[in-house]
Amino acid sequence: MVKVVVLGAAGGIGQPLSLLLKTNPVVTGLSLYDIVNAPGVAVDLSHINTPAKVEGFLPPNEGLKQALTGAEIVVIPAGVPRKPGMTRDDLFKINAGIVRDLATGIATTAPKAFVLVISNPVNSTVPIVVEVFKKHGVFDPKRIFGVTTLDVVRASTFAAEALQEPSLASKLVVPVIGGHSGVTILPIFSQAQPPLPASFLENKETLEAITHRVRYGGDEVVKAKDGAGSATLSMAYAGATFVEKVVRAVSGEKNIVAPTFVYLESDAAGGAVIKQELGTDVPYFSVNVELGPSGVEKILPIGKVTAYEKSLFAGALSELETNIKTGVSFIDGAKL
Ligand SMILES: NC(=O)C1=CN([C@@H]2O[C@H](COP(=O)(O)OP(=O)(O)OC[C@H]3O[C@@H](n4cnc5c(N)ncnc54)[C@H](O)[C@@H]3O)[C@@H](O)[C@H]2O)C=CC1
Ligand SMILES: O=C([O-])CC(=O)C(=O)O
Repeated sequence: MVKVVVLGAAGGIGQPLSLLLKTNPVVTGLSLYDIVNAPGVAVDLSHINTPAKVEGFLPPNEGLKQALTGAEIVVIPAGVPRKPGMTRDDLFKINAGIVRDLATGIATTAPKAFVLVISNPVNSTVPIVVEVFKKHGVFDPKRIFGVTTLDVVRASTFAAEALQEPSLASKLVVPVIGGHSGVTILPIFSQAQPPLPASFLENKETLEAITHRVRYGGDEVVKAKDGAGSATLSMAYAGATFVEKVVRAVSGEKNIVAPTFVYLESDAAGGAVIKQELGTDVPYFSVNVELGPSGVEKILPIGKVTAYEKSLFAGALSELETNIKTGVSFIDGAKL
């Protein structure tokens, strides 16, 4: 029995994500919470003939508490999306408070749950969740994840497209490390599995163009939606993929590797190795991690990168440090 809670379940991401979770037989309980329409979405989904029991909750009458009771996995896509001309950081003003309040609810009602943060700006909202959990004395670095799966999904798609091999997209895995915004997104095409041809990796123009496309893939969608929001369907797919990996790991399956934005301060899990590789003390980074029944079992090393990939690290790290500080200082000193 795995109970998954979606906070922000009536939104552009929340609805298709909840649909994908409902259709996945590994999910046996689905609890939906939003400030609007969550009970309606829940009743709609509850008619689908799969095992998951679906319930929906609104804020009054301790709806958040009820939604979170018994939660094992909590996914947070609550918050406002971008409009053209905005950066993810522009969302901080509104989303920081939303994420803080939801994190407080989780810390008090389901402190052992795995928390998967989708709400932007991820580079700052994950530190907010961590600081809230620290304040409540329930922080476990193995259980809080920033969802960066969409960057990895995009990297495979765009590389397969550039190679004119559509069937490669679902087989290709390209590590994407760093953070989840613009220059902090670092696709490592040299480590793709199966390996990409030298003609691709050694063509500077192709490589720069595709790296840029992965870094700014979110903007491509924001522009195309023209004021109606940002990526929702591809994000729901990416989010559901990540949730499934967590569920399988929790259920005891071995060798499950997922990319995610994690706290590096837990040396036992391998965070110190990443800091050594980066040559800096950055407290969070998105990398591949091995998942197990208690969450992040091992943070996997970045490994060998090319000179071009390495040349992008400095810009990513300085932006990331700023984003992380913004999140931490939002909670530091605040009364919760
Ligand atoms: N991590 C990633 O890769 C991605 C992250 N995002 C981010 O996900 C977030 C959500 O995007 P969309 O679903 O498109 O937005 P949306 O506006 O369609 O949906 C957001 C939902 O959150 C709900 N909400 C607002 N305040 C809430 C609260 N206090 N408690 C519970 N629910 C609340 C709203 O009622 C709405 O239903 C945005 O911040 C967006 O930037 C979007 C795409 C990719
Ligand atoms: O671009 C945005 O605002 C939404 C997002 O994070 C993405 O699509 O990667």
